[in-house]
Amino acid sequence: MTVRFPRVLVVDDEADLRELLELTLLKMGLEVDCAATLGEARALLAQAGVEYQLVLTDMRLPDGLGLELVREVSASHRNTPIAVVTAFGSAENAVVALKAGAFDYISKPVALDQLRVMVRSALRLSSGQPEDEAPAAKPAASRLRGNSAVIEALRAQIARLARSMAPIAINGESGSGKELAAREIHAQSSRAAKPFIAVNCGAIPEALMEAEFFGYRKGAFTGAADERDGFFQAANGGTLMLDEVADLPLAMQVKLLRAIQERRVRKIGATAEEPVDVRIISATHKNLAQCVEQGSFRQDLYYRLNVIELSLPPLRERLDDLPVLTDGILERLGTFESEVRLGEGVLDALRSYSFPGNVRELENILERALAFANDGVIEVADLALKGARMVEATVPLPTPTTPTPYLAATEAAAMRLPQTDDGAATHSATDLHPPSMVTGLAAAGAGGVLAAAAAPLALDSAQTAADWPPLPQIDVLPPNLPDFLNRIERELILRALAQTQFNRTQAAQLLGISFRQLRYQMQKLDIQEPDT
Ligand SMILES: Nc1ncnc2c1ncn2[C@@H]1O[C@H](COP(=O)(O)OP(=O)(O)OP(=O)(O)O)[C@@H](O)[C@H]1O
Repeated sequence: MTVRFPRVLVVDDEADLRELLELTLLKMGLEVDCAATLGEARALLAQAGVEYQLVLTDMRLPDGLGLELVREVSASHRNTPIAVVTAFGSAENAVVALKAGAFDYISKPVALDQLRVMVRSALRLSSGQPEDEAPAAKPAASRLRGNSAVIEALRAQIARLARSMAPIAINGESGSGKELAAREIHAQSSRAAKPFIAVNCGAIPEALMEAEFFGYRKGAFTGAADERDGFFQAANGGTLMLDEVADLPLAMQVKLLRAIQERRVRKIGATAEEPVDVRIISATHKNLAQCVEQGSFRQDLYYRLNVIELSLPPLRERLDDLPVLTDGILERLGTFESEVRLGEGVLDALRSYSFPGNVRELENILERALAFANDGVIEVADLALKGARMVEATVPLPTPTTPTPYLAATEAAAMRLPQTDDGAATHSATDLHPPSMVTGLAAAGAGGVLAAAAAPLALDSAQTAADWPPLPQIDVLPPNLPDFLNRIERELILRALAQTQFNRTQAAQLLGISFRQLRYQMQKLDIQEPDT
């Protein structure tokens, strides 16, 4: 029996580079064919009985553009990943090639370590099996539930996108499933056996960002007692999701762009860079193009991240999915002995609701409703939909030194820790840093809280600070400002939670912050949901 090694086609008119690529691939144990022109490449691709596991092409060839080959191979050799070699600094070419269907790119001068990483990843793709892994089990059913046409189309798009390295920008309202979609892309990709790391860019204090993303060496700054990896190293070989990417400060955007372009990062305090192989997926509920226009987001980073766009529709535009979504949630809420059901008219009542917090809000509503339900049957009244839509804030702000009875009760109650969605890792500053450092800096970043403290909870976000009521009278200066501010912040968050019966989606809306920011602050301030 003849053993067949994976076969690669190298297309380049520069003899030196072609030879370097060929030698490197041969050393990896691959069979290699070479072509110097588009015509030669086409002839080799057309050979009967020959299938390439990877095509690697230069962009400029004597008889045309490598881009043509990208289009042809993507259209007629669907199982053959094609990657392009781009000129140094030509970010534009790379983006164009990825949009045209290339699975990845590598820039000149070709770094051999990066080339090997890319080739291995391509081979995993064409064999349909993660490297170093036992044959993958049959892919699990999609986590994205729904039968509407728009969700079916989304699932098909995800299946296609999972086969490439192209950066994806996911947009959609809060709670519409952006992170779930990102996880799905990762799970269906050749990177599935490697980590998926979701980072909430809006929740990391600016002073910690570089350390969080790139890591640091021991002694790099006060408090750096040990060497730590950053998010990039943690996601190596896998996928890094930049959630709420619009919230990245401009200075960090520059560093991130560099890391994405170079595929290398440098830990704080290190002299050398290290290569990282990470697929980037970004998400935001903001209009990123508008952020670019307004100058709060760099155009070059936008261009880099936004190679392929994926849009998550709001739940109110796909209400046909309600039955299957509620079934899934009820299944999760029920136990072996006691199943949870919907009473008569409940689906209709849900259908008439607008779900500003989308699927997450649906989950919250059903979870809360179950607490009021008899024998596991949720009735229309249990949904409290009317209350959920009304946002009122008439309770006066207590003085910061006297906790409200609710606060005391909450503190005393047996608590349940806030969960990450899906039970999976959503990393925050506290994962990688000594708590003291995180707390101190995070508290220092809470400067806006005092001003917010004076505002009614349901303040129209369009109002400016000048329209807000005056700050509360504080006669004695607090001996520890960060602790004092934390206390006020905690009080306000608890108040918003109390008003919304602990519906975190609505509480976040009341406070004008994202769900994830609220969840982060709740963890930081140790606010836990009372047992129901
Ligand atoms: N199509 C879906 N099928 C099943 N569950 C879903 C679906 N869409 C969203 N969810 C669930 O809704 C919740 C919110 O989803 P997710 O965290 O992915 O939203 P998001 O858009 O990333 O939110 P945010 O904007 O706050 O970051 C999760 O528990 C997720 O599992």
